[in-house]
Amino acid sequence: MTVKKAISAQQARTFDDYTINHLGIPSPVLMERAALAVTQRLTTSINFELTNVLIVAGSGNNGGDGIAVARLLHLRHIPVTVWLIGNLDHASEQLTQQYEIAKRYGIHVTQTKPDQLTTFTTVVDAVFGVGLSRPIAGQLAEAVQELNQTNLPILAIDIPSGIDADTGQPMGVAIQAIETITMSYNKIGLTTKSGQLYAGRITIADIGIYDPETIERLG
Ligand SMILES: NC(=O)C1=CN([C@@H]2O[C@H](COP(=O)(O)OP(=O)(O)OC[C@H]3O[C@@H](n4cnc5c(N)ncnc54)[C@H](O)[C@@H]3O)[C@@H](O)[C@H]2O)[C@H](O)CC1
Ligand SMILES: [K+]
Repeated sequence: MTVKKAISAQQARTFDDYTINHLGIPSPVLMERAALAVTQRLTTSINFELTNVLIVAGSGNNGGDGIAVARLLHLRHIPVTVWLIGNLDHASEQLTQQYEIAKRYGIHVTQTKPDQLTTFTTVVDAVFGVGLSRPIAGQLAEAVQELNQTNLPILAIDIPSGIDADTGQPMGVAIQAIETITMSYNKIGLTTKSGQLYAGRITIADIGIYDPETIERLG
């Protein structure tokens, strides 16, 4: 079995873009496959008690993944709340789309911090993925620290929020996850000691995004 390489944030974006804009796989399809993989991990890993799940979503496609996970859990009658921590004014198109869909399902989505974070049994970190571009500050940083202080098991989507995908270093603050499910390929930052400390157990989800060279070799 060939061990797949680890890739950079730029490669992740390039492979995503190639899959969507050259091969023609719609971005929502990739997001749904990511959400299915995260839900599968949540429902099979011994680390996550699903009595009351909190999804913390940023304003980009990492957040979109998280809201799609909320929908899949909701359909399994798992109690789930989405804390939309990102700024909706800067939301990506897919975040907005997932948000509108979640509301139609009657899923509890709130933009204010839930009162008692410790009433939740599992947290899904969908704040930032490979789009993190500067240190986390202000209310976002406070929220990350508060989530860490709950000592609740956290599953990070793609990358523990706050971790630089290329260096593994925390940018200001970072989510301390018990597990991380990263899309398509491991990330270079998650092969470093720092990255592994924040990521916990790493699983790689095949969601249909591959290095263009891999696709061209198939032909
Ligand atoms: N391409 C696809 O369809 C798929 C993407 N996946 C997931 O998408 C994320 C990458 O999403 P992106 O929208 O590029 O960025 P993020 O969601 O990681 O970041 C959100 C947004 O936040 C802004 N930002 C960056 N740094 C900061 C900061 N320090 N403070 C505040 N705001 C910040 C910036 O504008 C970003 O755009 C990827 O990780 C996957 O989770 C699917 O999984 C696969 C398909
Ligand atoms: K994340």
